[in-house]
Amino acid sequence: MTEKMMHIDGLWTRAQSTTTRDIINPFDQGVIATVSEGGRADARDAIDAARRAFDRGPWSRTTGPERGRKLLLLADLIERDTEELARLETLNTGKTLEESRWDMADIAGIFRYYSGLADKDGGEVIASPVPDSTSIVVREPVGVCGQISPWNYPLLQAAWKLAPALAAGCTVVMKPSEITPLTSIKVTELCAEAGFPEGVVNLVLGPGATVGAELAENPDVDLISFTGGIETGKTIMRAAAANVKKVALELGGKNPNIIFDDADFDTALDYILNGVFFHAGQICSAGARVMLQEGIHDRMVEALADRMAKIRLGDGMTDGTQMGPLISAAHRDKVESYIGIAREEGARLRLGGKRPADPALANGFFVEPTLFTECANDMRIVQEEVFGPVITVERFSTEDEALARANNTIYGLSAGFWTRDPDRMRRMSAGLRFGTVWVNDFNVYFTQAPWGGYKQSGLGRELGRMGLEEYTEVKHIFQNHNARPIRWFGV
Ligand SMILES: NC(=O)c1ccc[n+]([C@@H]2O[C@H](COP(=O)([O-])OP(=O)(O)OC[C@H]3O[C@@H](n4cnc5c(N)ncnc54)[C@H](O)[C@@H]3O)[C@@H](O)[C@H]2O)c1
Ligand SMILES: C[N+](C)(C)CC=O
Repeated sequence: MTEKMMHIDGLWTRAQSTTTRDIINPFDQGVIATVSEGGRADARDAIDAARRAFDRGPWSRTTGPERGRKLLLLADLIERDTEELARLETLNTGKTLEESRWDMADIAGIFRYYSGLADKDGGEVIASPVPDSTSIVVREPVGVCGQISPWNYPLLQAAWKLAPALAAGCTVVMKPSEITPLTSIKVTELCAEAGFPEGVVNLVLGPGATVGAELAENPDVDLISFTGGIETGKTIMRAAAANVKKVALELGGKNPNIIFDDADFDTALDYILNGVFFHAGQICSAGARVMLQEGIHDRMVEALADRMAKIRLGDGMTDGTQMGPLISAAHRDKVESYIGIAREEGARLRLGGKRPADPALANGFFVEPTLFTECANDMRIVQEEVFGPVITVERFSTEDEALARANNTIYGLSAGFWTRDPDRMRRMSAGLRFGTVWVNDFNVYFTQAPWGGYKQSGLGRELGRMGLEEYTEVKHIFQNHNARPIRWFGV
């Protein structure tokens, strides 16, 4: 199998150590590619290339309209190769092809959106209190950006970082998850085809502990943008603190989906399923904490169990599959250990909790859709991110109780609730301490609106205008048109 390589300073490059890694299909454990496995030295080369490209230009000094045109071309190339990208994503992650196709359409749209924003910022003129002066505020590219992404939405999460960074005029070193690099490699090829100058888009493959750590620590990186787990996020923050590097963090979530008695029952039921079982629950915003008001609790639990039992598990590449495998054996171990913890804590297992018996699924990292009821707010299965196809159900009686329970978490990524009462919609929207609140919906995100977490779910925002601002520095330029000595220190 031909080795897929890294991209440093405009060249396709093997790891200096010559180490490689096999990339595995989580549905059958087949090897789908072999890639270079970089290390710190490769990361340093990529950072140096990005530094030179930023400091010398031309990309960092191009006009907004020029940058916009290049991003638009990249969006067109992504659209041209969308089917190839979607297939790669499904082979590498196990998610259904339909989900991957949706992701790729979204990704092309992200590059289009930021191509449109690249020339929209005209700065700001300040009303200066000093006579005969001009005071303006401009935004400039922040510089060299390290961009570390996770395995669950490999290209989508990379695109949330790459598109605004390029629109702002930054240079980047991308580091995808070591287990899901294939679509990032493909998009780097498309960046080369689009003609981004050498050193602007660099790609280093390899583990977080070496390549990722170098990006977080290296003083030549001006901003580190990270999407991944909370503990890794803390490590990156500590590393970045050594040189007061700017940090953007998109971390985990434990997201309540609250169903009041007056909700539209069938729609809420449908969205509980959509909220959890896309990509087998491996979504930062998965609504795995289902909270049911006592009037509909029993009926909803029955309906959920019935619908969950019918979810079709299988190969993401096969038509009709509704849920694929987990990403790896190690991750399945983690999910299974949480199922064990929940049982020990006294949660009632209503459905699933085990691997499927179907021999056709035996080589995949599957866990059945799992439903726990009678869950208490302080159980670990309720408080910690499981990142698998597992729902916990908590019962509540009043709105105040629902709000207090929902907010009782270290996370603050997203929350949703279902009701027909307009006053409750207003009260709950104001009271929920989460970066995104869905009213009568769940798991909606789009390019135009900011995304990010309250509390320990992160720092900063991606997407929307704010997603572009993350990649800029603000400069105040003050010009005195009539400077005269003020003689403070005598004549
Ligand atoms: N908030 C969001 O928008 C969002 C989106 C997707 C995923 N996530 C979160 O991502 C997590 C799942 O992803 P994961 O398991 O890949 O996360 P992870 O933290 O294990 O890894 C994420 C990335 O960080 C790298 N990394 C690991 N250790 C590192 C270190 N010491 N220094 C620098 N980089 C390091 C990894 O190689 C990978 O590229 C979940 O917690 C999920 O909620 C959040
Ligand atoms: C942010 N999102 C929902 C696309 C992926 C989270 O894992």
